[in-house]
Amino acid sequence: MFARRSTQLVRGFATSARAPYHVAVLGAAGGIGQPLSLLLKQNPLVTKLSLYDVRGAPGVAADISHVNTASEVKGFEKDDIKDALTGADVIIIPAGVPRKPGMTRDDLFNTNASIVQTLAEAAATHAPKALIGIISNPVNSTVPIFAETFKAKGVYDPKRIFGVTTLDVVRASRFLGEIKNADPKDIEVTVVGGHSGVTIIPLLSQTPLGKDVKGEEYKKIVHRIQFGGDEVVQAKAGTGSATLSMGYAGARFANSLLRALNGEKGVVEPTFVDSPLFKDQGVSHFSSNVELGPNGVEKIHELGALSAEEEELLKAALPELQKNIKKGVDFVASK
Ligand SMILES: NC(=O)C1=CN([C@@H]2O[C@H](COP(=O)(O)OP(=O)(O)OC[C@H]3O[C@@H](n4cnc5c(N)ncnc54)[C@H](O)[C@@H]3O)[C@@H](O)[C@H]2O)C=CC1
Ligand SMILES: O=C([O-])CC(=O)C(=O)O
Repeated sequence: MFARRSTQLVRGFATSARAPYHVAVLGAAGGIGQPLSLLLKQNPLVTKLSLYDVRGAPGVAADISHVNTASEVKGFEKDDIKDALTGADVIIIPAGVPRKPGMTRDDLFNTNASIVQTLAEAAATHAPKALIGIISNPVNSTVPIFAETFKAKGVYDPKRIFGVTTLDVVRASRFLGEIKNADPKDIEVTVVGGHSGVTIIPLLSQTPLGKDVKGEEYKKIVHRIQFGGDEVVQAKAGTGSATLSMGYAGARFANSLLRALNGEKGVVEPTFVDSPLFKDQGVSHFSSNVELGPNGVEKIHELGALSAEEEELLKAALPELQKNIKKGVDFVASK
């Protein structure tokens, strides 16, 4: 289902000692939530799917529940979040408003910060041990909001909270495949940093097909990876942002968490986590390749050798990341 990772899914499942995992999706009736939930219904590692939204989730759940795979699907809305979260092993969160043309992801902060904080409080109360993937934008700020809320509730475990940056990785592989006339399934590009504009840093020099991309072509593909979200926002002309590709990317990330929970070794995804890599420069969260395990983060990989261009991209990203993270931390402190 997820390019080269699909055989690993089958392998992970075949060797499974304990397969039944309960996944909760918060924001399940939205543009991302619906295709994401549909893909999760097809995942053999999921046996229970709880779909929560402030509105509409019971209808989405009734619809998806007719798909003939073994998992049980239930919908929850309004105040029913406790029942949706209790017992969840994995929680994926695409709740919140999307962009319209002319907006940055940061422009979503005022609306989405309080939505994410409310959901973080519920998760801290009802499922503090779950592995949690946050899709809601701006990811560079919503992940720190989640972390600070968990700290305030005394249940913070930095290994269990993830910002989902998988769409950047998916795009990088697709866009490089396009210019190289190659199948994206054979191309993995590590993308590090954060999830907005200049904070998105593709490490093309570390990819066989990427390292000889130079000059104008290099500038163009880096820009396309950094601002791929804008392409979709423009094309949707006011009706939203990426939903289907994000549903795919979110399902791939959830699958990686589930494979790791299921005991598979060597599952690696770039994801935005509480990270030591740039803490000395005031950046508490950073996305890099992360090895996943049954308790979440197993090992945070270093960035490896960077080209001169990538060093420049990193230099531009760090102050922006610091600002975005501080905004999230300050938001929770001000409550
Ligand atoms: N991390 C990433 O790579 C990406 C992130 N996004 C972000 O994902 C978010 C969702 O996007 P879409 O699905 O397109 O938006 P949407 O508006 O279609 O769906 C959002 C859903 O969240 C629900 N919701 C609002 N408040 C809620 C709450 N307190 N609890 C539960 N559900 C709540 C809404 O009822 C709606 O069904 C946006 O913030 C968007 O910017 C979008 C694409 C990629
Ligand atoms: O661009 C947006 O607002 C949605 C998003 O995060 C993406 O598509 O990468």
